[in-house]
Amino acid sequence: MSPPAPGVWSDPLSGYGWDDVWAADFAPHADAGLVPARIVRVDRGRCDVVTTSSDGRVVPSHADISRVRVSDPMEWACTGDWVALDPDALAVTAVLPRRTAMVRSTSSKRSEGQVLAANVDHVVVAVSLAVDLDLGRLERFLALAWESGAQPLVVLTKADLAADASFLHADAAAAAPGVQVVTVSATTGEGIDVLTALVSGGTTVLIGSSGAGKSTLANTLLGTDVQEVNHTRAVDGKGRHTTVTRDLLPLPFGGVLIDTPGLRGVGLWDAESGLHQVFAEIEELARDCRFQDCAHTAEPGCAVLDAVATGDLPQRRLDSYRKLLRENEWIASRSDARLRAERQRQRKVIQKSVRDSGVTRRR
Ligand SMILES: Nc1nc2c(ncn2[C@@H]2O[C@H](COP(=O)(O)OP(=O)(O)OP(=O)(O)O)[C@@H](O)[C@H]2O)c(=O)[nH]1
Ligand SMILES: [Zn+2]
Repeated sequence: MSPPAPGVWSDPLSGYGWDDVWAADFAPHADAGLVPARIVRVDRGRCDVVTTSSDGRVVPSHADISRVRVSDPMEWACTGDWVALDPDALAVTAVLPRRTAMVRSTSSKRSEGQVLAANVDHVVVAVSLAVDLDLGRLERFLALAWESGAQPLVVLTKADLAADASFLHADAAAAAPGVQVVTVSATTGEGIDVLTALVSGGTTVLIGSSGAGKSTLANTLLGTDVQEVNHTRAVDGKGRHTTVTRDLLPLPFGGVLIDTPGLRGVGLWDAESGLHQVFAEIEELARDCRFQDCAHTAEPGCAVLDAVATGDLPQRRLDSYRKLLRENEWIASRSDARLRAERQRQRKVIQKSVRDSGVTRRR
């Protein structure tokens, strides 16, 4: 990172996304003698953070997060969170309210949400042009991206391997209303400048199918310099710190890239409002249906079916919309069922303890 121009005030953490709004949120913590830090990685009760040293440099640190441990996994501190750090105790004492959150369902027995990355501005959905375009899968990734609260961005990769990139671009754009679609090639450098400009300044995550070219994109965006910086940061004032993580790294042109394991191919998790955004044009059409609760299957006066009949709305879009809504409902009902089962289990425990105490009394 280049130093700020003389005379121009710049917070050292601005390269990590710190801004005046965060500073305002942080004010009470600053008054309490705490310093701001951003979580780079969480690992079993501790986290790697970036923070500022007393002489105003950005430094890595390792902090305890047990004080901010809560029962709801959605509230657990995660990569991308801005936190208040007690610099003497090296402990996180508060997590600033998140602007956005990428959530996935946990793979544990209990179906719950878990935040994988917080305070993300751009979600790049990487799609390879070297294989057949799977628009349904793109729509699923987009639902997840919208659901986070961040702005999705579709990046069509490996343009050098596609004969008809412009047709594919049009197909992808039709499946992504309100989303910019950029065609890139890491091999030829095509589109990289456009992508760089779009993600500069904010926090970006990359998602997409395996082999879509995410690692290659990450390397291209980060440049070798930054990765070397990351390797040399292995020593900090507190001793040798051997973990070299790529989880959250500053981009050379401003902004931050979060590349957390497990985040890249996340499944749908209760993304109903995200789905409404992915299929915004269908929602728009539905306002003109005669019946407010129109299911767009065979109802008279259905504006959605009319649009399919005239060719304005591809049948594939409607089918995909229905399929993803059904899938989402299933996930939602499954999580409710798990919650119900959990409550029932707790009730049984309570009933048993009541019974047991009753037995004790009768003795
Ligand atoms: N020709 C060409 N190949 C590319 C391009 N970008 C990536 N690749 C190749 O595509 C393959 C997959 O790329 P990765 O970057 O590993 O894909 P990924 O999305 O990170 O894959 P996962 O780690 O499995 O999630 C690699 O062999 C890359 O070299 C490109 O622009 N052009
Ligand atoms: Zn309808």
